[in-house]
Order: sequence, then C-alpha cells, then structure tokens
Amino acid sequence: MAEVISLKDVWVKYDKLAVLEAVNLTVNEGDFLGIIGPNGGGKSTLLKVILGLIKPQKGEVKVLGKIPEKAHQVIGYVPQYGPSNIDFPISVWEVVLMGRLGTKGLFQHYTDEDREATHKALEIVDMLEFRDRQIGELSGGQRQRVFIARSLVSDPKVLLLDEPVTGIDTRMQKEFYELLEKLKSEVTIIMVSHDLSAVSVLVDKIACLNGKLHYHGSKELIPEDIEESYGCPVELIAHGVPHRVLHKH
Ligand SMILES: Nc1ncnc2c1ncn2[C@@H]1O[C@H](COP(=O)(O)OP(=O)(O)OP(=O)(O)O)[C@@H](O)[C@H]1O
Repeated sequence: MAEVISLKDVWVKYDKLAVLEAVNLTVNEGDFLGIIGPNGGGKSTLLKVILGLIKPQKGEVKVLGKIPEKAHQVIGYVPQYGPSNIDFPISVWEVVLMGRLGTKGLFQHYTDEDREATHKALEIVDMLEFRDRQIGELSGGQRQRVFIARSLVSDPKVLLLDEPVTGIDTRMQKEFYELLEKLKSEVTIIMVSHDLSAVSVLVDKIACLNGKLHYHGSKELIPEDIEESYGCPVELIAHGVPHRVLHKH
C-alpha cells in the first residue's frame, strides 16, 4: 500500500505550549482516517502541518514523498467553519474555479477541462443552480458545500476535512456523509470530527489525539482506556450505533 502521508517525530509549540508532541503517523493510499480527541487536542494543527500552513519546530512531514509546500496540488482541504464573512464580490463558480487555478487563476485563461471540473464539483455537492450567486449571500451550510466542491475540483489525492458538517442541517449532513461514502474509494480521506456516530460508520482507521497520538489503528481494535482519557464511547466507535439511537433522549 503506497504511503500518502508520513509524520515522523513532529513537534509543534505555540509559545511554550506544546500542541503536538512527538507525533508519528502514516496514512496509506485508500485509508479513511478519523481524527478524534478533546477540544484543543491539536487536531486542526495536525491538518495544518500536513498542509504546510504550520511548520513544526521539529520532525519530518511528507505528502506523497514531498515536503508539504510542494504538495499543494494533491491536497483538498475544507477548513473548520470556513470563512464566515465574505464581503467582496465573488461568485460561487469563481470560488470553486480558484480551487483549481489558485488565486491568480481568475485572471488567466482557463480551459474546457477546468470548466468541466468546476461544473462536476458543483454538481457533486448539489450547488450547480447557485453557480452565479455571490458566495457572501449563501447560508452557512450552502457555503460549506461550495468549499467542499472547491476542495474536490483539482482532483486531489488526499482530502483533509476539519469538522466538515459544522453549520450544516441534519438532512445535508446525511447527504454529505453519503458523498464521502462514494468518494472514499477514490481518494484518501482524513476527517477531524466530533460526530462519533458518523466516524464509527464511515472511517476505517482512528487516530486519538490529545497532544500526543494515543492510538492510531483500526477502529475495531481501539483500546478500552481511550474511553477514560477521551470520554469517547469505544463501543460506539468500534461497532457503530445508528444515528437515531445516539440522539434519542
Ligand atoms: N495560532 C495559534 N496561536 C496560539 N495558540 C494556538 C494557535 N492555534 C491554536 N492554538 C492553541 O493550540 C491548541 C490546539 O488547537 P487546535 O485548534 O489544533 O485543537 P483542536 O483539537 O482542533 O480543537 P477543537 O476540537 O476545539 O477544534 C489549543 O490550545 C489552541 O488554543
């Protein structure tokens, strides 16, 4: 199995606070990895390290054998919440196209292939009818779907999703998870999520992060003591419980 992402002895500190401590992680082609852990456990930081947005003080990070700064083209990223106030005029179509061409792209010539990829990405997230709308006019959920389209448009090898369904209503969450179900055979996915019922159903592997990586492996083999340190129901993650049971009061 080809190695897509590799972190070796990665340390990140903000001032004196160590947020990632000696993290070793390998993600192989075709993996669907769920990253769970408490608030402030370093999950978003880990994704930013893979993206090259944060440079670790120590350690080595490789994406398909390259340093992250040289791997932008192969990574799709949906940040937590996404930008909330976009008050400059830019259409949904342009936002997605920029995911393919970069920020300078809109001033360059773009090809039929770029046009088709943009169309397809918007179709996948069911936002084609909004293509000419200004992004600032959309609801939070609609905007999040546009950012998902943007992350898919360059046909990435790896998709990084940071709490991707935040702000999306239950029906759209279900559709989004169905979309991931379809995508998981085509792309390696790393998803940070507090939605354990979704994690339990969708992912194959789990990483438990609380500064240190306490567990990384198959969800079925997740150790019992993770429950104590994380307050995460191990039984649920390992075997899955229908969403309706989890949310029954
Ligand atoms: N730019 C920054 N400067 C200083 N501290 C930061 C910065 N970004 C994050 N932190 C701190 O680093 C720690 C880890 O943050 P991070 O966002 O990676 O955690 P997380 O696991 O994604 O949390 P959550 O589940 O709440 O989203 C937190 O204590 C946070 O306050």
